[in-house]
Amino acid sequence: MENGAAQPVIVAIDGPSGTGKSSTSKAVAAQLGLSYLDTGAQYRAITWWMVSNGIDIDDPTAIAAVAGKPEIVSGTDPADPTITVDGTDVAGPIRTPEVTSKVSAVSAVPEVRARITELQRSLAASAERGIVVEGRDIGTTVLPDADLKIFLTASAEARAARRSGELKGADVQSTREALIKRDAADSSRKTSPLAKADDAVEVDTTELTLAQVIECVVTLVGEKRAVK
Ligand SMILES: Nc1ncnc2c1ncn2[C@@H]1O[C@H](COP(=O)(O)OP(=O)(O)O)[C@@H](O)[C@H]1O
Ligand SMILES: Nc1ccn([C@H]2C[C@H](O)[C@@H](COP(=O)(O)OP(=O)(O)O)O2)c(=O)n1
Repeated sequence: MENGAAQPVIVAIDGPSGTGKSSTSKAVAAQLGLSYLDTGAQYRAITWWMVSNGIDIDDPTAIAAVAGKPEIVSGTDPADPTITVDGTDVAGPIRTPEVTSKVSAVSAVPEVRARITELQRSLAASAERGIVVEGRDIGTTVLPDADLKIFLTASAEARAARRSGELKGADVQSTREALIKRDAADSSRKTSPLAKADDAVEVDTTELTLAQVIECVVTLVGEKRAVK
């Protein structure tokens, strides 16, 4: 179509922890004037609520029974992404080691995924200019008709070094082990595991700077828009 640039564009960016999904997605969305959604933050938010309300994380039935209770709201401006649970700003609390260690168990529960997937689809549908959505199952399950699907990878060493740089003073070796453990849990769950969609473009970011990854994705979006 001639005026393809005016069409909303949906970009799905998936991959394991520390591959650069959040940084890349935010920058691409800001550069192209699109909305941005961090779906990991939504799973972290529901996990924070479960922990705060004393729900037994080892009991999927207990988690499923209350999965519909918390109201999770995501602000999708890439310059100021926000996340609230029942009106409380949880941007800080959802990044604690406790939530990080429990999020894989909570996000494996099908009722939790159904609830969060519905929120994600409705945010994507209402993004007027389009949206960059990042997570683990966006290209495979949440938005299988996305205009562009990217799957980011990087070596476990690079990912651990990036993450421990963020968590000031964190030991690289234990960060690496925790990442590998979470990847294994996220990739092996029955419902909507971490996986590359068949039609996703895989980008190995191990040897790339963040700026190079952003440029690569912006170029790919431009190519998709040109043929839309
Ligand atoms: N290509 C890259 N090279 C070096 N550091 C990077 C690169 N991409 C991201 N980072 C840094 O790695 C850390 C994790 O990135 P993030 O975007 O949060 O990854 P993810 O969302 O996949 O977990 C951040 O501190 C980010 O600045
Ligand atoms: N689409 C998604 C996004 C995240 N999750 C789950 C699994 C992940 O380990 C957690 C946290 O995701 P998040 O993107 O915040 O994790 P990192 O920033 O990579 O450490 O949420 C998911 O199951 N599906």
